[in-house]
Amino acid sequence: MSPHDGLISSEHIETLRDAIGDRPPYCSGVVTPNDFQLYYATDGKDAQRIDLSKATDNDLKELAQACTPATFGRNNEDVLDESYRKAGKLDTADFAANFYPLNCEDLVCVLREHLLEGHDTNRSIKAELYKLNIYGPGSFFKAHKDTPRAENMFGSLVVVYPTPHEGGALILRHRGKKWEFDSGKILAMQNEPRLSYIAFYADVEHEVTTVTSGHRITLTYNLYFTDPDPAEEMRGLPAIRRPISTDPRESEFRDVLKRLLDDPNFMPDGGTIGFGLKYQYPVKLEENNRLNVPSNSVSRARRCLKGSDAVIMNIATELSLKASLQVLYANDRDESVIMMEDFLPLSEYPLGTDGDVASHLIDIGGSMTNEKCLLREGRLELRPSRETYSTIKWVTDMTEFNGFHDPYVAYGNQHTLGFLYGNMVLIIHVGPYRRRRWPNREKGTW
Ligand SMILES: O=C(O)CCC(=O)C(=O)O
Ligand SMILES: [Fe+2]
Repeated sequence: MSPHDGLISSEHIETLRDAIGDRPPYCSGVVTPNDFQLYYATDGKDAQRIDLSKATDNDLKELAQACTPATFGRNNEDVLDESYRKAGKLDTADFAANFYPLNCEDLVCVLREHLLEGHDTNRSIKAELYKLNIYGPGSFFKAHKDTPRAENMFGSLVVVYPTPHEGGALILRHRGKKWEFDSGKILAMQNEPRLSYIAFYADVEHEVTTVTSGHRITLTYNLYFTDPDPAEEMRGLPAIRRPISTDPRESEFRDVLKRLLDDPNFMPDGGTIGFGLKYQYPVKLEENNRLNVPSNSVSRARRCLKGSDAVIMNIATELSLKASLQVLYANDRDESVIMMEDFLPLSEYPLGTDGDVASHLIDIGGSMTNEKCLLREGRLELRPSRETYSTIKWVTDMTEFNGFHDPYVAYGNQHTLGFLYGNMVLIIHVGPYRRRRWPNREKGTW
C-alpha cells in the first residue's frame, strides 16, 4: 500500500459523484399562444398570412414554395447538402409570427426549473429568433450540434406548430443517453391547437428523423444569457452576504462536501480533486492570435458554466475552497501534466535537445505571468504548475469534448509538426485537515 492510499477513499468519491446527479440536458412542453398567425413575404411577392392552427394543404404547399432549401453550419460556413439536411427555411427578414417565447410564463418557468440549474436559474436570458423551417414528407436533418453564435449562447429552442405530421421526431443524444421528442404525437394528443417546444443545451447532439406525412413547421431560437454570472459578482463580498441557494442539488452537494471537509479521514494532508466538465464550452484560439497569447476561453467558460458544472464551482467557492477551471496539458515525455489557467496558442517553439513541450509551457507560462498577463485587478492570469495525472483525484472523468488540439511547429535539428492536447477541467484544491478546521478566510482558502 502506498502511503497515499486512503487520502480519499472510493466511497468518498462515490459520495461526491452521487451528490452532483444527472439531469437530462433538455426540457419540453406545450403552450397555448394568443394566435397561430404567420405572415411571410418573399421575392417581392405580396405578403401572405396563414393561421397555422387550421392551415389547408394548399396553404402549406404555398408556404413550402416560398421557402428556400435550409443550409447548416459545417466548419464555420453555411453549407447546403441535401443528403445531410433536407428542409425549407425562411430567414427572419421574410416572416413574422405573433409568438414571443419569453413572454410565455409557462415556457419560461419550465426552462428555468428544468433546464437551467443552480445559480443559473435566475439569470436573465434572451431568445433570438433564428429561422422558420418547414419539413414536408421526406425532410430530415441528420445528427449535428448547433453552432454556438456567441460565448453566452447556452442553447437552442425549437417551437413546433400544430400542423399535423408523422415522423420528424427530434432525437437527442448526450453522454451515452438518448431521448426522443415526437412533436407530431404530442400535438395530436392535445384537445385544442397548441405549440409544442423543446429547449436543449448547445452541446447536445440532435437529429430530426424523416417526416413521413404532413408538414412539420418550426421556429428555432438561439438562447443566450444576458447578464454576468451572479457568483462572479458575489466574489469579494463578505461570506455572510452570499445568498444561500435553495436548489436541491446545490444543497445536497454543499452538505456532502462540508461533511467530507469536516472528516479527518478525508484527504488529511489535503490534495487536488478533479471533475470532468459535463457540458461543452467553446474553445477559441483565433488564427491571427499572436504567438503565445492566451485565448481567454477559460475565463469565458467560467462566466457561462452550466448545470452541474456551475453547481460544483459555486458550492466550492461558497465553501472558500480554491476552485478553478484549468487546462491540463499532457506531457509527451512522462506521466506529468501541466496545469495552465488558459489554453495557450503555441504555433511555434524552439525544441532544445532536452526540451519538451511541457517545459516550454512552463517557461512561456512563467514568463507570461511577468510580462503580458497582469489582469485588471492585479491577478496573475497564467500560473502553470506541474502535477501528475494520478495525484489529481477524479470525481468524474475528464471529458473529451472540452479539449483542443493545437498544432505547433517545433524547431530542433529538424522541423516537426506536433499536436498539443489541452483539456479544460474543474479543479478544487483541498487544504490539510488541520487547516480546514480553521479556514484562513483572508486568503480565501481552506
Ligand atoms: O427542427 C428541429 O427540431 C431541430 C432543427 C435543428 O436542429 C436546427 O435548426 O439546428
Ligand atoms: Fe440543430
